[in-house]
Amino acid sequence: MTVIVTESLSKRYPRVTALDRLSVDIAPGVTGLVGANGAGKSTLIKILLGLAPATEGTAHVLGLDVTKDGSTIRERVGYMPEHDCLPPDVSATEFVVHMARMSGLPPTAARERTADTLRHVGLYEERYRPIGGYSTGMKQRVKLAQALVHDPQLVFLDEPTNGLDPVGRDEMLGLIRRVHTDFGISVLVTSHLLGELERTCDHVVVIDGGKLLRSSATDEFTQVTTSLAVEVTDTDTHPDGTEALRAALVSAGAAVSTDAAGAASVVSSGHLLYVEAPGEETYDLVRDTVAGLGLGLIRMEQRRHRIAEVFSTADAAAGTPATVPATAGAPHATQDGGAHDAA
Ligand SMILES: Nc1ncnc2c1ncn2[C@@H]1O[C@H](COP(=O)(O)OP(=O)(O)OP(=O)(O)O)[C@@H](O)[C@H]1O
Repeated sequence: MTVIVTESLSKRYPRVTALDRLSVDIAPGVTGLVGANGAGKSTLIKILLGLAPATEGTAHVLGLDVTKDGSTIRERVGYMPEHDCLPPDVSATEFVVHMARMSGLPPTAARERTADTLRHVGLYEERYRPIGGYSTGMKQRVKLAQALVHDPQLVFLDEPTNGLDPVGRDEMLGLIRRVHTDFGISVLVTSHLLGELERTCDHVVVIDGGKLLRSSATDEFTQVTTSLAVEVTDTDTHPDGTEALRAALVSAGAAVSTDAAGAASVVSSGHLLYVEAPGEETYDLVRDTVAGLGLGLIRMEQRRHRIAEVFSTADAAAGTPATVPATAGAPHATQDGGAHDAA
């Protein structure tokens, strides 16, 4: 039993191959679709919904052919688009009822399902306020609710954690998991962060430059080296909190670093520090160092390496036939800056 099958699916635009002979076979459950920006995730979703034609290859969703059965697919599949597309002047209730009616639910059922769905996504209290005053997290929940309101068998969630802070991300990931456990709805969720999908998904599909890099059960990913992303506040004593923490960790890090090459294991990127975390003691070290400096800890979360690094390591270890293109994980030279997103 599969919910999505594609065979040698390609989508070529005049200057870009967005999908390149992609063959995947996705079972019921929660599946993550991971790829850098421009990897082809949104393109795949549009083809699977029957909204954009493929250049070649075939795709079936819930056993239905995307070229012939697009409208039936859209009745049975919910879709949460990536970008903010909500009308600011109406309330969550009005909007979600409207979407329920658009999917064919009669008025009473639409109202009941809307109330249930908004309660499920945690928006019950605010449901009569205009969406324009909502936080990003609340807007993402409205988008999730409208994807679920017609009780689909499958939902496509395009970057649902985009723009959320760490707490908001965790809450959204928990909600997504419950969409499957509470309602039995299968989920295809995209992200450019492998780490967050690993926690949520049964299965992860990784694409890069429109090609399949890897498709496997989540627990097969867990052996991969991890690093910690740490973000701290600045204080009067430490006007550059990130640098203060970096320096303190580097001096303490000599003791904890197990880096085989003996290289410094703390690198800084903007306001984020990436700390190699071979074991749990690194978490304690970071926490204690942050506290010792009197900084505020904004986030400390497990991070994966860039997808290309993860998969070149994982593939070598697992001996899978997936190949890693030389450009894997690199920003797409051909990316058009997102102008297509409005389409
Ligand atoms: N309508 C279009 N016309 C031309 N090129 C397009 C169009 N839609 C997408 N592309 C290109 O196809 C490639 C894949 O885009 P896609 O939106 O599927 O990527 P993505 O993985 O969803 O990334 P993002 O999260 O940034 O949207 C990109 O190089 C993009 O510029």
